[in-house]
Amino acid sequence: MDTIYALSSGNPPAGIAVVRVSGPAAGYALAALAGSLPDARRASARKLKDNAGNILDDALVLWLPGPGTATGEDIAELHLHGGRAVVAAVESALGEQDGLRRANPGEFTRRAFANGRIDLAEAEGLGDLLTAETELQRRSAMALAGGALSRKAEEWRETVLQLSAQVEASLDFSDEDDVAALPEAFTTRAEALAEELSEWLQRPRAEKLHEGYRVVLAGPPNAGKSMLFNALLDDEAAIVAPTAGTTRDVLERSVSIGGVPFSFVDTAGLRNESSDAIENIGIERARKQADLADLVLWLGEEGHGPDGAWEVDAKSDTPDLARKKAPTLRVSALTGEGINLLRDKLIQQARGAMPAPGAVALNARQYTIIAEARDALSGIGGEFDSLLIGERLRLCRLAFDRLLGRTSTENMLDALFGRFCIGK
Ligand SMILES: Nc1nc2c(ncn2[C@@H]2O[C@H](COP(=O)(O)OP(=O)(O)OP(=O)(O)O)[C@@H](O)[C@H]2O)c(=O)[nH]1
Ligand SMILES: [K+]
Ligand SMILES: [Mg+2]
Repeated sequence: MDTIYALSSGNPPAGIAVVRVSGPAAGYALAALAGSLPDARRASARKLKDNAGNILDDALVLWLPGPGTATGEDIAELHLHGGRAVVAAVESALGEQDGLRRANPGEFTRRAFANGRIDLAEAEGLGDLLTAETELQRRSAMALAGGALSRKAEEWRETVLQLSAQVEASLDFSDEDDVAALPEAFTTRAEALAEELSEWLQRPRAEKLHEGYRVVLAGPPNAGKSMLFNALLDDEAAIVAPTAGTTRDVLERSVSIGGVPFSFVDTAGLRNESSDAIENIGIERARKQADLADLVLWLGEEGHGPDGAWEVDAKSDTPDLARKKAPTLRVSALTGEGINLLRDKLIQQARGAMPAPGAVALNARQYTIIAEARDALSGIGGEFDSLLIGERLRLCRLAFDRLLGRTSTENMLDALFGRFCIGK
């Protein structure tokens, strides 16, 4: 097994740079650089030297013998002055040592997984935590990384094992494969588990959390879509002009408002026929966007927007326009009237469609697996063949094993850990 090393803190220059070394030769490497092996689990100040005895840096070093470490292996941590050349010199001195090489992306975490320090769902949570940009994303990732789903999966797995035992027991007392004698409690319990899994499957998904709540601004040309888009983003992202047909393509921006991830989409003004081929393409795209939206803000004539759209009475500072009778909102992107209120309403609406703060949101992999387990269980009470019942329970248990990564393919692990950064 190679010993790996990498800069685990951000890009230099920085105040401090943390280089991590993990593997069987970590202690040897640390002793070589620091002169001797420092006390375990205590921060020690050491001068790091290369083979020729040149001082590389005054560093704070940590010696963490395995297996009770993040990776489950021996770990050395070097807290260096965060200069580019300092880091390069120390990395080069490490690279010269036998059995040491640079870590691949996510390799520390992958070793933690391989050594049973974390399971697959927790590893996924760590990956999410690294990419979290909003408060809602952070809290959900923390829950996953902290084992909230893993504990559930263990509990479900245990229930399935007990159900299997009940089937076995009922078989022992009859000579036939027929298990009509299965206790009623079996069916009740199996169906309750299927029910619980269904409930998890209905929760808002992790994708929503990553992509953001999608708000599409739509309406006729010159309705003020682009100006409102800019006002909501608080950024001059879109071109605003008095010419009808200014926006021709779809413009999309992600932003966090009130800790909630949003994706705002500005579109070309909708009119029935335009003589301009390019504008027509933009209009077609705008219609498609409205279909993909979580919410459409409709800036056009009342009642003409798509189903479920919010009627926005834009340009409220211009008194001469025909006012909507009962607009959800009256706003002016020019004066700012109503913008904060609109933002608040959007936050409220989006929160309802997002995972609850701190709740685990299933990603595509987890969703598929839990759906398989649920399908294997539902209707199991109507089954009378003990072999089929046993098979359904087996499928269910295998699904939970996969959820936790007890059975996982190299390809799948490559894909997961490959999205981590180097040094994690
Ligand atoms: N008075 C006032 N003018 C506005 C307001 N919002 C937009 N306008 C003006 O209305 C015109 C059209 O605004 P845009 O934001 O480009 O309208 P749009 O709906 O994006 O137009 P297209 O992209 O062409 O479909 C511009 O001249 C803006 O300055 C507003 O709240 N008040
Ligand atoms: K315009
Ligand atoms: Mg526009």
